Amino acid sequence: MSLISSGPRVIVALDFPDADAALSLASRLNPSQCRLKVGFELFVSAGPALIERLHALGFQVFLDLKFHDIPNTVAGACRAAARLGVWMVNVHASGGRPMMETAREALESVATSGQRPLLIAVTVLTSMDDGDLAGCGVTRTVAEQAHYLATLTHEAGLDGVVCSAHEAGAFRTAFGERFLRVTPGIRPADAALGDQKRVMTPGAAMGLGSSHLVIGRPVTQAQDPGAVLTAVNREIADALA
Ligand SMILES: O=c1ccn([C@@H]2O[C@H](COP(=O)(O)O)[C@@H](O)[C@H]2O)c(=O)[nH]1
Repeated sequence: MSLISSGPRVIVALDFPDADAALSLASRLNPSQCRLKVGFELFVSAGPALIERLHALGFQVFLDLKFHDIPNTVAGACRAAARLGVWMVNVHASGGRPMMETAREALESVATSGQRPLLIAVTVLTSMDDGDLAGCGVTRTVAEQAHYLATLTHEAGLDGVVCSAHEAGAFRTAFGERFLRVTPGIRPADAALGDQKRVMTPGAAMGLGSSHLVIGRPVTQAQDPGAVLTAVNREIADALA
């Protein structure tokens, strides 16, 4: 199965309250520019029907529901996601290696013609720094904890991780190019950080080792989302040249 190399590197986070708002933004974008990410707020509000409508517009969809539960429950959720035909789905690596292995096996069991959603795992949220981790009782630094969880993810046979761009280069070196580094916390130079703490510009992130960039508010709240995406894609092309 072809895992990564083709298709846009940018994944736009559709963090909207309902289907109408999400479809309005999607209609202003082009599937050649980006993939789309559907998270908790939108999926709880709009459900599987929205995924079908985004597919009908030609977009590949990352279903970002960050499953974190016992292995049997997560495996069932992954099978349900596969039935929606999404491009990518994710779990929390802190759910443990047995849970991640069970999730991977569940997806492999429903693969048709070798096709299944990519399965990646969240390491340390990009909204967290060392102090936030300590507040959760984790005594490792963000870099150490993210590396520990990425190692578990790799051992479990998943396709990659969600991490910040700050860790992406180390993970590419440790686990190889085919192990995806999907990085939120991406901010064009003049953009507001909001609640993100481990941030990087699109060009710097691709230069340092991200495989895909997740960008939400800098695109979705822009006057001209298409123009922002065009600029981001140009920055990515320059970084990869
Ligand atoms: O560590 C993580 C994991 C997921 N996210 C998600 O990415 C987008 C980022 O949106 P912005 O508006 O660009 O901040 C959002 O949907 C998060 O749920 C993350 O930010 N960090």
